[in-house]
Amino acid sequence: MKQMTDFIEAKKISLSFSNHDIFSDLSFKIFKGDFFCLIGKNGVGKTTLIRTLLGQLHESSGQILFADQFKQSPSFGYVPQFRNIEADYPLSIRNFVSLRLYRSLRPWLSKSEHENVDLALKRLGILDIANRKMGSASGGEKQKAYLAQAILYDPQLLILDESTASLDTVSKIDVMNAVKNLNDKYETTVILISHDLPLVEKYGKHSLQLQGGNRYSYKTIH
Ligand SMILES: Nc1ncnc2c1ncn2[C@@H]1O[C@H](COP(=O)(O)OP(=O)(O)OP(=O)(O)O)[C@@H](O)[C@H]1O
Repeated sequence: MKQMTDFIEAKKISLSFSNHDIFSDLSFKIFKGDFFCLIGKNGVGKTTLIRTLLGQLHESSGQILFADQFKQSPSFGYVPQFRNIEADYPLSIRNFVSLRLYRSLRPWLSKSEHENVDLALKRLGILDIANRKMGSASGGEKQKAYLAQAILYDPQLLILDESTASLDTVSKIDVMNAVKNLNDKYETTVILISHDLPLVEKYGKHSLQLQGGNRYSYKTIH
């Protein structure tokens, strides 16, 4: 019989590369609406663990259970470290966010695509500055535009991979408050990969610290 879980559950999962155990016997849950923080030193296996959860690495053993609503693995939006955009970049914030939708030869967006863009801008709190040039926006506003792109298709998971690491303190708080709003108001399930422990303590609901091999600690924060 197929085993069920509420959202994502890892049961005794292990993975090694060339006989080196990256993680072993790791068990934890990610809940719907969770703010799940993944922490640990450089090279300990954070990205590898996320790729395993998303079904991108098939070398792992153990079980990963998903809620019934997922087809094979959860859909996700991914936001990496902040990539700056030159001051003379010509597109508005709205057009920059829309870029993600131009996948076909059709050079315009449908009404519902326009609505989706506006909804994503609204959810990130940048609808009122959507006509401003992306190049002249602050670091925090630009990163929120990247976040809006990541949530356009309403993913089941939003993965932030050191997304605030290179932002100044004001922009970092600005972006994290926008993410908290997505999590609080729209039940967006967030995975935050971070080295910033104060940030994890402030915003996280659960944390998983990888320490190598079978050593890890799982904690409820709030
Ligand atoms: N496809 C692969 N083949 C062999 N080794 C790999 C592969 N992918 C990752 N590794 C190794 O696995 C270990 C964990 O890498 P990973 O990128 O998951 O760490 P991380 O915790 O995300 O690091 P960082 O904080 O620097 O991003 C590293 O030693 C890395 O070199």
